[in-house]
Amino acid sequence: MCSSKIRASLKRLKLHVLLGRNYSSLPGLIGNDIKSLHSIINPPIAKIRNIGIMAHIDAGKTTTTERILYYSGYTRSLGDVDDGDTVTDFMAQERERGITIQSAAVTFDWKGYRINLIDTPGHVDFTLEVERCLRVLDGAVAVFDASAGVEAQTLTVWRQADKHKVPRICFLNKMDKIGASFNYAVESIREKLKAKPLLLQLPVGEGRAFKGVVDVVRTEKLLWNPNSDDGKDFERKPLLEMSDPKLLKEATEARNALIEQVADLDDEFADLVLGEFSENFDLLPAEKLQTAIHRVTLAQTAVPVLCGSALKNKGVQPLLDAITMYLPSPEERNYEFLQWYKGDLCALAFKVLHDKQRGPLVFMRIYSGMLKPQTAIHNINGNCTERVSRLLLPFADQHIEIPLLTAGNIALTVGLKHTATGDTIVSSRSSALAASRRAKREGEKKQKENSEAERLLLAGVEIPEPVFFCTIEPPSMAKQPDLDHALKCLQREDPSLKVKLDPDSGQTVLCGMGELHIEIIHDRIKREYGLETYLGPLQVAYREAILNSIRATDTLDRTLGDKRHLVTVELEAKPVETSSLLPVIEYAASVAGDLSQASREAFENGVHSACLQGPLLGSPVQDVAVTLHSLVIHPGTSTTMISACVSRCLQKALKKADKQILEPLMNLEVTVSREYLSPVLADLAQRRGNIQEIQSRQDNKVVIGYVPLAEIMGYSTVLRTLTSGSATFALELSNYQAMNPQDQSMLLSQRHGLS
Ligand SMILES: Nc1nc2c(ncn2[C@@H]2O[C@H](COP(=O)(O)OP(=O)(O)OP(=O)(O)O)[C@@H](O)[C@H]2O)c(=O)[nH]1
Repeated sequence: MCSSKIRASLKRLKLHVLLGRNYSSLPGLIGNDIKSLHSIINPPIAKIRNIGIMAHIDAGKTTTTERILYYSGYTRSLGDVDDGDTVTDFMAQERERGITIQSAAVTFDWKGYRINLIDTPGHVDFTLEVERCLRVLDGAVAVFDASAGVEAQTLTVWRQADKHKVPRICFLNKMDKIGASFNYAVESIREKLKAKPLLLQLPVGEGRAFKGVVDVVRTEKLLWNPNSDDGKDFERKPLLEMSDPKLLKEATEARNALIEQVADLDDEFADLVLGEFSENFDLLPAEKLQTAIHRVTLAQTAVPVLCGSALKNKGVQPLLDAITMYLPSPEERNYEFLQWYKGDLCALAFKVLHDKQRGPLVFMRIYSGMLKPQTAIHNINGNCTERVSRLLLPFADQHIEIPLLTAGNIALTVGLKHTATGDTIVSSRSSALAASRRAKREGEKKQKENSEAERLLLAGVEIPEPVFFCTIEPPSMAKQPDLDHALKCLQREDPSLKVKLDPDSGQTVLCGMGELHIEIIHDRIKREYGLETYLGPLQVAYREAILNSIRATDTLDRTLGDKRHLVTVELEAKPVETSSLLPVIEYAASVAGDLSQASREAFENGVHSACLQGPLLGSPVQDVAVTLHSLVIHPGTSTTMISACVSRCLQKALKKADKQILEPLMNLEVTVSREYLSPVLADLAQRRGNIQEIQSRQDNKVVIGYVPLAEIMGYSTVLRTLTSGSATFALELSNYQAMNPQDQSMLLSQRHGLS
């Protein structure tokens, strides 16, 4: 591109401050050293890294991200989560609570690489956010608290990353903390995550004595200047026999072990090592080892491990180097569906944010083709065509307007009114059809029966069923439409939030993933939509199940206007083990052949609506199969009447059956110092807790077990009181389990106002 064109295009680059945080400029983007506009906006794909940071709550993801942004030159001062002024935690609640709720995408450069980094939340209430982001990443950094090793939430996100086959590197953070142990943390990665750690670094000192790291690959030491207050000043020196005999010995042993480990996992490297360097590993060039580590990381047969202290500004620059060196570029990931698009646009909308001025902002990962502003795109899920009005590069709460973006990048679009989280975006309907034809030709055998659109959808994120609910009321009836609007916007952003109407009271009901989730939604409605709402008491989402088979018959005979609707249905409900809220629907041989498609659909709708409200508590019914034995329809009867009759008949059957209530059972992990173990265990016993194991973790005890969700509401306050604030806990839904008869009758009496 000629320089005048570059200048002209640069003028078009505008800086937009969308949510009120100010930065004077973006060094590297509008600086003097710009070589080519194209490489700034659309760097070569081999130089792009789409990376997530994931971990247990409080492991230091946000602090690490802040350091990364600072060292890469995009912020001028170091943010601090404890002071509430970090870039990625830009929502007001995050600043106040010091936790990350919404993932923010941040784009920056490091040594010629473009890094798109997504900061993901650590709290279990927001695991959907993590999963949604993992879906669009090519690699991830798992951050650990080096004094705690693998914690409960790390396991969850690690499993999620396994599911999406995301290559990872591990960063053992908090090496400065008293109790930090490199060996302990590495062991826990090996044992709990069943991963093979590749030790690319060793710490120089631990706890208060932590000074820097040894680069095992290059046998060099990196020491941070203790007088530097931002950690920019550090020196890298080769380890020498004269000055560092002990460290050199340790590093050499670690390097030899690393070489053997990598050779075991990578044949190409094994050939090289055995051929040229079998006599002396010291002669093996670092670059050859790094290339092999990159391959092994990509193959996910092992994980590189680095260490440092984000808070004390040590070890973050080598982490950035490792991200560019070992994690894959978009083209190294093998996305099967790309072949169908042949270079046409294919993107995934992975997050929607609502901006008051600009409306919905949609984050997209572009897999193939390019995205331009002022163009139409086709949404396969919504089967609609929409217009992208503007295209932005996301920089935390700032966004830079750009003229186009190519494959491998993460973009932020303005103007899409219907696109929701998880939608697949292509350039046009005809492009979707062409891709569908190719997919069909290339033998997508198992999906042959699916519709055209389904074949092309990028695998979405499974949305877990909410476990908590409560009513929400606007300050006055006149404000109900405003509340409905706010909830609609929030749902598009956050598919794990469900909103429904209570059919009896007519109240709006919020269903969420946890106490914090609902609290945050309540807060956001107030702050972002200016509505003071009232929440009813938080309730557990129970389910119901039947214990025996029951047959029922029902007839509906109604005349509406001059039309008679008459239908008689006979069906059977029986228990099955699916652990699912979706009823299994079957047709007896006697009716299967005679039913029209419309009657089948009407029957299924009736079954689904009856299963939404069980007879005991009005909770959804799980594990049920429904068989249609007979359906007699008078000519002219509407499908709505058929559904109504089926629903009434099934409810009759459910009422007659023996029934039980199922309650959500949570996996619980409490980390507590020894002195407080007894009161914690005694308290859990009173909460119907079932303790499976008590492990030792450094000076702490880790209590692992199950506890019913109903018993653990408000547990953070109780635990704080019991342990003087020294314990932490993590909760995760395990499954729904049958309540014992005593607990069930107590719950029923409470609900029906008998006690
Ligand atoms: N000692 C020590 N403390 C750290 C380090 N990194 C972070 N912290 C502290 O740990 C706490 C949590 O840090 P965050 O960066 O908010 O952790 P996070 O993982 O982003 O937390 P969530 O967003 O809530 O999941 C804060 O009090 C930090 O100051 C570190 O390297 N050493």
